[in-house]
Amino acid sequence: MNGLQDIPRIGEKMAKRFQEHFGGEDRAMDAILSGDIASISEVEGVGQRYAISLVHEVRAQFEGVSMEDFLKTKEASDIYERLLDIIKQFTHTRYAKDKLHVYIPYPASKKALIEDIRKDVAGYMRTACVLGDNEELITLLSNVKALDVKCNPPKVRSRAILTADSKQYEVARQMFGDLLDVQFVKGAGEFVDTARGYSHVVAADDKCMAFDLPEDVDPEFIPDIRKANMWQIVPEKEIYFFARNLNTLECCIQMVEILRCSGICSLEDIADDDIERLKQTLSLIDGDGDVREGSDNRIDRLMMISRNVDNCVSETITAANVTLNSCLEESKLTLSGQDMLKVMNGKMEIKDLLEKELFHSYSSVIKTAKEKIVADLALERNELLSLDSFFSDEITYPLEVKQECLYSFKQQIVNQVEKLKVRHKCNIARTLSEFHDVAQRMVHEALDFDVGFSIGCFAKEFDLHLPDFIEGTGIAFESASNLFIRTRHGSVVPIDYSVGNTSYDPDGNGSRVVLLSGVNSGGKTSLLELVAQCVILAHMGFPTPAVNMEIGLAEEFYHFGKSKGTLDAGAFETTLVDFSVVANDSPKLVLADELESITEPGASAKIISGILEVLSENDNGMSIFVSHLSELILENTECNVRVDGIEASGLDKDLNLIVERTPRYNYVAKSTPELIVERLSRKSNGLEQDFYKRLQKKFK
Ligand SMILES: Nc1ncnc2c1ncn2[C@@H]1O[C@H](COP(=O)(O)OP(=O)(O)OP(=O)(O)O)[C@@H](O)[C@H]1O
Repeated sequence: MNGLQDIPRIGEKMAKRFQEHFGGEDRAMDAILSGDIASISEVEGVGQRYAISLVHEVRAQFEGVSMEDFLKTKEASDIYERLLDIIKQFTHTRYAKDKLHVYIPYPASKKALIEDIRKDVAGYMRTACVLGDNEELITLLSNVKALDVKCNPPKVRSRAILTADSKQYEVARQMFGDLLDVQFVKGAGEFVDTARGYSHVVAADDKCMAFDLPEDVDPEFIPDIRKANMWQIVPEKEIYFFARNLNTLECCIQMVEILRCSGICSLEDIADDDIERLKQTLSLIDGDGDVREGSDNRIDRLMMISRNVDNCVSETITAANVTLNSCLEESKLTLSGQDMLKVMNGKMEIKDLLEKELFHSYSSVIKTAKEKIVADLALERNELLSLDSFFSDEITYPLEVKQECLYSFKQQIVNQVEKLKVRHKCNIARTLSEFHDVAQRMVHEALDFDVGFSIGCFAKEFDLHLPDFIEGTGIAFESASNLFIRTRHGSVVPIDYSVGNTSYDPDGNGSRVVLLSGVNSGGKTSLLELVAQCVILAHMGFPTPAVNMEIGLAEEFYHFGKSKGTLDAGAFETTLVDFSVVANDSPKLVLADELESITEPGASAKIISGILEVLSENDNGMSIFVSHLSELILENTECNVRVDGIEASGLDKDLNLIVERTPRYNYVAKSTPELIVERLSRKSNGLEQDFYKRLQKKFK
């Protein structure tokens, strides 16, 4: 498989959508081959079902086997799905939830595959024992999201590349034009005018270096733009990927630390120091790709000035005007005769006299105002000059700030911030550019860790164990509990059972064909379900819900659920057709639940005995048939069929059946429907009770 269109069901149109979604064919192929169902589901026009079947199909081609090769009936597939649903409850990420679908049961002929998975699963189980209760790890894992790899940063508007060289201009436009303004300038004058429109500019050729530039134009010189790195010119581009995935990456780093501390391998080839360096570098940026507050004191101070300068100045001016006002109210001017003469002779202006009188108060108010601004904004020596220009030297009332000076001060701060941030971002981007692959691997590992961890936690929660594989045909378990009942009711009575050639075989006959008889509601269907769960999980390479278990792997698994009881000819015929498929000699496991309801009891018994005969002729086949007609079936067959029974001994004080859930071997248990009738009768009263009592009499 070389490309997307080699995959069945992916045509030209769909291939294009995959490429767009994953940002390239290789990435799309990786997602499909690695079973990243969650990401595939997000491709336009692809739902989760399609994604699952696509992944299954591709894997089937590689492995030469599909799920349907083993799970031969709808009921068998349903039990597999229900098992997956239980395991999914232990996942922490959507990725893991979806990816669990890549685990399927394999037939015996793929034992090597099953063994490989068992090895991995044994590791997952060990990990879950160590870390299954680690709340910190679980919280981190829940915060890990699939990487957003498509992200492109928004165009940077505050900076530009200027060049007077047409070749450099073309190159710069191609390399950076989507991310930054690139401007062609004809000479120094145009350079200065254009540069003043940006907070920071890159001068991209040596001609620019020869320009005589004013003090306020301070470009960064790059003699040959072709040799520049992305992190140097648009560090935002490199940083953006990390910023968009910041939370996930920070969680992954902490996860790696926890795993390493617990002695669990994680990203083996990456040194602790490198992980630490990535962690430190990420701590310098925020989720928008900006320099995180607290990572550079100079930037923080300038940002604080930028944020507060307007408020600070306006509050200071209000306070200064109050002081000035009271000064004015208290001020009086007494003219000496000499002064009067000077004014009359035109040697002195009355304005000068007034200014002289008020100057002291005015300058003291201005001084206090400036001191307050300096203190509140923590201004530094080089910024004081700008502050001086805020206020007029001439006395004015009310006191006002010169808006153009305030604006230019603010612009100066913004430009300084931009310059510092660019320098800072370049350093960050240069470091991060080394970690692009590491980051991707780290997140993939974390997500895949969740897949295995959920399997391990599932095993831990239900105390599952890997079964022993035996040669030949048979299945046996000790203390096995039905997972569906456990998840529904919390507790379950454990069961021991053996069919076929196992070391738990009760009589040494190695009976491979068994009829399970017994009391209504005794747990026959549940036992069959339990066998199905154990069979499917064992063939997946997963642990099973039994303390001890042996199983001979089979090639095919058939589970026929209880018929809905329709006696019409169509249903009967369909069931026979369904069963006809078991008539071959491949190693198979067949479970069937109360097949008798497809037609009247006499005929059913004959049909079932016929089917059992066919199955018993297959030395590699094993079957358990639940039936209330075991005696009738035995009458109709010559073949070696063992009958086991689940028996009830009565009702307890709460009117529950007292049942021995573990079947008795070689024992025909009665259906004892009279116990159910008795229960109903004791639970009811009046007319209803009379009805049940009448039925009860029939059993006496
Ligand atoms: N091992 C067990 N531990 C606890 N509860 C069980 C167990 N096995 C079965 N049950 C409960 O007993 C009830 C009846 O079980 P089930 O339907 O399997 O019986 P059945 O023998 O198939 O009944 P019927 O003959 O009426 O079809 C179910 O509610 C099930 O949850």
